[in-house]
Amino acid sequence: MKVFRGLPNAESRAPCALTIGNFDGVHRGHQALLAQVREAATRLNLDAAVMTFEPHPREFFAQLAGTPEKAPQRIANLRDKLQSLSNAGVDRVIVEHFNANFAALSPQDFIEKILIQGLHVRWLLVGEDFCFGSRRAGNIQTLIDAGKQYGFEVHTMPNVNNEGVRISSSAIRAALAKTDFPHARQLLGHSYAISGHVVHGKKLGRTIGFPTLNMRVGHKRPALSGIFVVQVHGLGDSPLPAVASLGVRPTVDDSGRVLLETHIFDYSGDCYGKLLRVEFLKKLRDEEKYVDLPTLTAAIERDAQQARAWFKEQASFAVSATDRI
Ligand SMILES: Cc1cc2nc3c(=O)[nH]c(=O)nc-3n(C[C@H](O)[C@H](O)[C@H](O)COP(=O)(O)O)c2cc1C
Ligand SMILES: Nc1ncnc2c1ncn2[C@@H]1O[C@H](COP(=O)(O)OP(=O)(O)OP(=O)(O)O)[C@@H](O)[C@H]1O
Repeated sequence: MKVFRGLPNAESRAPCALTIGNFDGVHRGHQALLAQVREAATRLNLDAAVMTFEPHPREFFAQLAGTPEKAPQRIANLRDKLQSLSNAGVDRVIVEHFNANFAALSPQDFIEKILIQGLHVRWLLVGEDFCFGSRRAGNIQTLIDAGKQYGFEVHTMPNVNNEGVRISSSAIRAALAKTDFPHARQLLGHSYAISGHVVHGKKLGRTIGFPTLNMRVGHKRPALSGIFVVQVHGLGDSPLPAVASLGVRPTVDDSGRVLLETHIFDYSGDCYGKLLRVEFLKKLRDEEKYVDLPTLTAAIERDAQQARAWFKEQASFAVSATDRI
């Protein structure tokens, strides 16, 4: 899969079957839509292409209004989004920088400059509620009219529902806010996880008996925060049980930068630079600002005990379920 920051250069503008959206989380609704794009691209001998935005448009408008706290919380970082799009068979992703110039494009300019000249669209699939262009003035009918004029097909995607409710990134954010991981999993089609490269931290963890592998989250408002039971994928054949903190670490850091820190039980390998995936299983508590390191260490000890107990309980459930077979 090729990834373009902004419109592709002239020689990379192969005609495409396209869809457009934020694709935060690449949930089951997105996956169904992407499968149709893939199918049309193969049938019509086109590239399967996705145009997505960074930052999220609502994040841009929240910043502009001076209310960054109103930006949507992010389910996935860009790496995870691109990985999911690649898994769905997408050939090309255009990551469009959503800024004031882009937001000001009229529907007509969006069609001519982006869809026609920039992307050579031949087949387009969008959701039934799709609006675009300055003040969201363009809609499906605008696209259908433009398709007749410029020669591209326009299709709409019927809603994909879960138990009668449309699956959406917002619904997943709400499930994660309640740390309802089973519901998030149902909507996503897979369990909730964050992946990233392991980076160097303050190296304080090892001095308090809890070495952690640190990953940058890549955005300021993750859909989750707190202390969690997790398992880590990417260090061998099976996932490793662990406990993790996702947040700003108010006791030891005042930069406001969000980090995912994971302590893997009974593990002492070197993980720096590795690409790992941390899967969230259960929330233990919110992050706290402790008065000193010994108090923080005592809290982490309690977290680790609870997480170990949780894994033990799951294992005994699994054994008793096997006994019943
Ligand atoms: C299970 C767990 C719980 C944690 N809870 C908190 C917390 O409530 N407040 C906080 O400021 N930091 C918390 N942390 C983060 C620690 O401050 C951090 O891991 C420690 O300072 C080591 O940082 P380092 O990896 O950069 O050396 C937690 C870390 C873990 C692994
Ligand atoms: N459940 C769904 N069924 C069908 N199409 C969907 C579904 N959810 C999203 N889409 C379509 O996928 C494309 C990308 O969606 P996008 O990520 O922008 O919205 P979303 O998932 O509804 O998120 P949000 O809740 O943040 O609005 C859009 O064309 C959208 O209409």
